[in-house]
Amino acid sequence: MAPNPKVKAAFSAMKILGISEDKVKPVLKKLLKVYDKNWELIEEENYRALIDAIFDEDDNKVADQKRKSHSEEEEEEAQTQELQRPLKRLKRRNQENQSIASPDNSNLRIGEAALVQPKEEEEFYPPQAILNERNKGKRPISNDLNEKGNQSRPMVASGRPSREIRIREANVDSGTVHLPKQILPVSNQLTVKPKDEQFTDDRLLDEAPLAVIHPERSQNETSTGKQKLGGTNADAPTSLNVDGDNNGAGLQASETEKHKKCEVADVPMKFAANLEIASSSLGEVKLTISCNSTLGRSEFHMPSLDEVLKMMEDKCLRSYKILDPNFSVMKLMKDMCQCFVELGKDCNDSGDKTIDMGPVQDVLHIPVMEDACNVGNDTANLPVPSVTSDRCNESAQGIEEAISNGSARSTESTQLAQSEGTVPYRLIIPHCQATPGVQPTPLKGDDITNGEEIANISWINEINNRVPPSFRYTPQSLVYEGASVRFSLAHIDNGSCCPSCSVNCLSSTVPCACACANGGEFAYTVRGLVKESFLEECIAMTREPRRRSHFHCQDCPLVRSKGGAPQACNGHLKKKFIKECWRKCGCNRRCGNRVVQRGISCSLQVFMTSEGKGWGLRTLVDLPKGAFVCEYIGEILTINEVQKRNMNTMEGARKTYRIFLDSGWDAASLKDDEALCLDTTCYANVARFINHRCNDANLIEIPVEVESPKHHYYHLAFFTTRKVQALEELTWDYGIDFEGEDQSLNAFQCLCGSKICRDKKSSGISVHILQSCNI
Ligand SMILES: C[S@@+](CC[C@H](N)C(=O)[O-])C[C@H]1O[C@@H](n2cnc3c(N)ncnc32)[C@H](O)[C@@H]1O
Repeated sequence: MAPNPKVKAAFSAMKILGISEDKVKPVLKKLLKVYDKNWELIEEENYRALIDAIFDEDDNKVADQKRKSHSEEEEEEAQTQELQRPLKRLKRRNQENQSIASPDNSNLRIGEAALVQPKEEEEFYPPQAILNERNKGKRPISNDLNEKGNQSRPMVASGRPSREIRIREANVDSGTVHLPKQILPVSNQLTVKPKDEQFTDDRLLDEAPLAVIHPERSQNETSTGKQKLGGTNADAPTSLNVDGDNNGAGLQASETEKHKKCEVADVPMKFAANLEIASSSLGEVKLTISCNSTLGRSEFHMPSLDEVLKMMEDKCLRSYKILDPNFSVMKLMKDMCQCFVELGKDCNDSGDKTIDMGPVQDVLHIPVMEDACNVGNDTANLPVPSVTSDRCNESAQGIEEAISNGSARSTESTQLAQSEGTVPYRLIIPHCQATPGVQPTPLKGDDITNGEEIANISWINEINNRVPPSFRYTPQSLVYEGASVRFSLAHIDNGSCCPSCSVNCLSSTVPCACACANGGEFAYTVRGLVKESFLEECIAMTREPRRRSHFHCQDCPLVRSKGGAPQACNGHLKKKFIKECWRKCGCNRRCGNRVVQRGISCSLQVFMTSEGKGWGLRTLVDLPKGAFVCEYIGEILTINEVQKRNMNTMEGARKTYRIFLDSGWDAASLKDDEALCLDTTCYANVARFINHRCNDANLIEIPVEVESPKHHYYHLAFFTTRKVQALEELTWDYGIDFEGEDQSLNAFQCLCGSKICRDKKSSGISVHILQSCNI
């Protein structure tokens, strides 16, 4: 019988990507079965489903092989199954009470318990969820970028491989293997028309999660939560049965002296673990999972929370097919507590509450501070609420004592956590509770990212009545017309990737090619922090004049664009690059050498500064030294485009924030389309709010190579230079020479407050630009 032409076409398309027929065949077979032979879905977006399924299969195989070769590990696996059941059960309960995700739920939001329906009997992917993903890709692509009518040319997405990037098409060019195209996330009207000539180029591969189910709150859940927490008898103890197996009868409510307003729903499970949710009328929520060790083996030892979380996350990624590399069980738990609090509030949104998550060991415990933090009705002159305010502290402490009854918390436990090498989290989140006599809260918003980031980033203004400036939030940089940002696996030679690695490069004893590119060892620790020595080197190269050195281009694109004489280059500060693993590497998406590409994972807030610097960015959690905070994201422009925009009077009148990507410029001549700049004026992420601080800023920007060994384009990532406490403003040194030639261009009167502030003038013209600020 003649081979099916569709099968043949699929084989050919995969062959172009270097995937053999043998590998394709079994996966295709399964896919046909799952899709009920609907070829349209398989062929769509140039066989995206097939490509993803093949990668997925590969990942599973590696994991399976590893598992099989270690029989001991199998046993541990069995134990984990036991540990995992309560969560599975919770999940099942969610799923029973809700319909499968609607196509509108396009963002992976862990806060919405983005668990994929497990198909334990079948290794393969749930077709419904894939369909949802597919449908997103089908949304119309338009050139509707224009917010104010001054940006009408098409752009394409660049850079960071992320969940939003879609594979579009595989193209063949002479001698080059082309990767499928990508398009922008389809959200918030920011849709992008692919430019043909740019899309004929190579594009990065997709890291999109194939399947995410966003459970909607079921009627049952919502009413249960509200009834219990927000009912008329506000002081009455509250409990919630979280078991899906009608074990409510087994609910044990405990009430002690200290526990006056707090009750625990202890839900015995049939298996080895119990799940408890405790809540009080004050809005505290505590989630406890306890395991029955008697069902375990006699040699049972208590694993560390980190170990359990890691194993659980691996399991979620593997078994539940959650493909978001940022997925974190801890976050899931926090979000669950958060949902509980939110479901329980039954008032107008009129109060900010401070919620202290405590150190990581106690992260599921959320005491809510009293209204003492929300004082005053004059929005032009509101005090900044602080977790260190006495009343707040007292309140938190009281609640803390009541709830945890002496469990490890507070400063000592935070210190303990730090000394033990765990990261303590103190999370301050808005909470609503109307209290008579307390005035409305400051201006605030839940999420400045419009759902574009995995975690919400709230904003708050307690100083005046300004709201944040209008700009389009984008979690990844956008390539503006003409900028040369093209990625191709064919351009990554074997010396620039580690194809023979597997799983996690950081656990290998022999440094791989990516480690070598970082100077023989990885830049990151296993905790995902930049290593002390690497970080100190980067800091010294930026801060210490004697350690600074510059590239002097023979033919500087900046000088060229201004029509200046060759040789007139002022020099570009040399920086150390971090090289992350990427698609051509053999490791998986959770490899420890992939940090920046996973995006923002800490809790941040945009706030109005009290010193007159305008908006700023702060952390809501304590951050250890070397932690990745965010990337500088914007439009990627050519220098020529920058010049054009500068000449445009309309543009000139706007505040413009630009940074040249010149850390990789060297003596070799750069073409015009390779001299690039990041412009955050119209499209940006939260980094656009980071203010400047002279010399001793708590962030440093480090260039990071992800997709391409060519350094004319790279990611610019911010890492902490020291431990940063919750609520501290995050700052970086723009590198402005306040006394020198930047004065006229970049000067604003510096209000950084640093003892070593470089701005010696007492008054300054406030020109809001960063352009020409060569970092
Ligand atoms: C990238 S933006 C930072 C966000 C900005 N504050 C806002 O409200 O959008 C840079 C601008 O912030 C202000 N700024 C940043 N750091 C400052 C500082 N140390 N002192 C005074 N103003 C500062 C200046 O107006 C500067 O042009």
